[in-house]
Amino acid sequence: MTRRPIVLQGVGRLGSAILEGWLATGAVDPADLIILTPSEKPAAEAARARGARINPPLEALAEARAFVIGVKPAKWLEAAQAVLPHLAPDAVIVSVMAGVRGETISQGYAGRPVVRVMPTTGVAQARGVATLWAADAAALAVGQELFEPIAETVLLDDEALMHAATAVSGCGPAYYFAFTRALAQAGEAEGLSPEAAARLARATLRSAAAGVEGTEGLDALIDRVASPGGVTQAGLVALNENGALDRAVQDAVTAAVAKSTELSA
Ligand SMILES: NC(=O)C1=CN([C@@H]2O[C@H](COP(=O)(O)OP(=O)(O)OC[C@H]3O[C@@H](n4cnc5c(N)ncnc54)[C@H](OP(=O)(O)O)[C@@H]3O)[C@@H](O)[C@H]2O)C=CC1
Ligand SMILES: O=C(O)[C@@H]1CCC=N1
Repeated sequence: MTRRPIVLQGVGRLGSAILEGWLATGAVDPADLIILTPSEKPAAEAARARGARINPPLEALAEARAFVIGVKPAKWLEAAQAVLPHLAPDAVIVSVMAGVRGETISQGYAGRPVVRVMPTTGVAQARGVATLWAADAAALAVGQELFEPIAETVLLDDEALMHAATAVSGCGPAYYFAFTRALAQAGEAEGLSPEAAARLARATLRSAAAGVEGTEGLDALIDRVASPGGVTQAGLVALNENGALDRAVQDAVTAAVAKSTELSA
């Protein structure tokens, strides 16, 4: 018996990462994949080489059991118009879009069930985090099936919290990369070569990430590094002088929540 295909619409930054994660883990058999992309993408070509169909005649969507929207929030409705007449009536719509509400997406897809997923780009290495919300249990199960092999999953029962999950987690890798870049720049300012500073900052991010693999609390992890009266403590006091770090992070999350909320209007 042939399996019903999964459709991925959009192979940009996140779509590529999802595809890479599926190919690396075998979570989705490439032979079961239909990829819709206006332009040639390396990840799509890698999937094609393993049996995926790229931009087949749209009649092929009649068999799809899941349809993953990987386009930008400003593009999804226009992109929906083209596929809607061909899409299986019971296909589950899996949206990774920031902001856009499940009900709005369901309306755009003629009432099909929707699961919203907010992943990080770490899905490419099967080390992502994905927040999931769905009003429909069967749709949620499809989201879990597609993302659990490539991400740690967090389920929300209140869609409104997807804004916060997006601001903390979906955007979060960029915050850590920005901090790492600032750390490298500071190292350079203290005399390290650009190469040494970049290597130290990046490797330290990986090293710190290894520290959170376990269950030890964040305060305890900080204490492990910061000897009383020592060098780290001096750095930490400067870093969060008058709550500057806490405030900067709060401002970033608040601004991202506001932008996500704007997209849902
Ligand atoms: N980047 C991230 O870390 C995260 C992104 N998201 C969400 O993922 C979605 C995509 O974001 P991102 O990958 O960053 O954006 P990109 O712009 O990198 O990717 C969007 C892709 O959609 C493609 N596209 C546009 N129109 C169509 C269409 N009609 N059919 C098929 N494909 C189409 C574009 O193709 P082309 O390149 O040929 O123009 C482009 O590659 C957004 O909704 C975003 O909110 C969610 C979590 C994290
Ligand atoms: O920047 C964005 O809009 C998307 C959503 C979360 C991460 N990237």
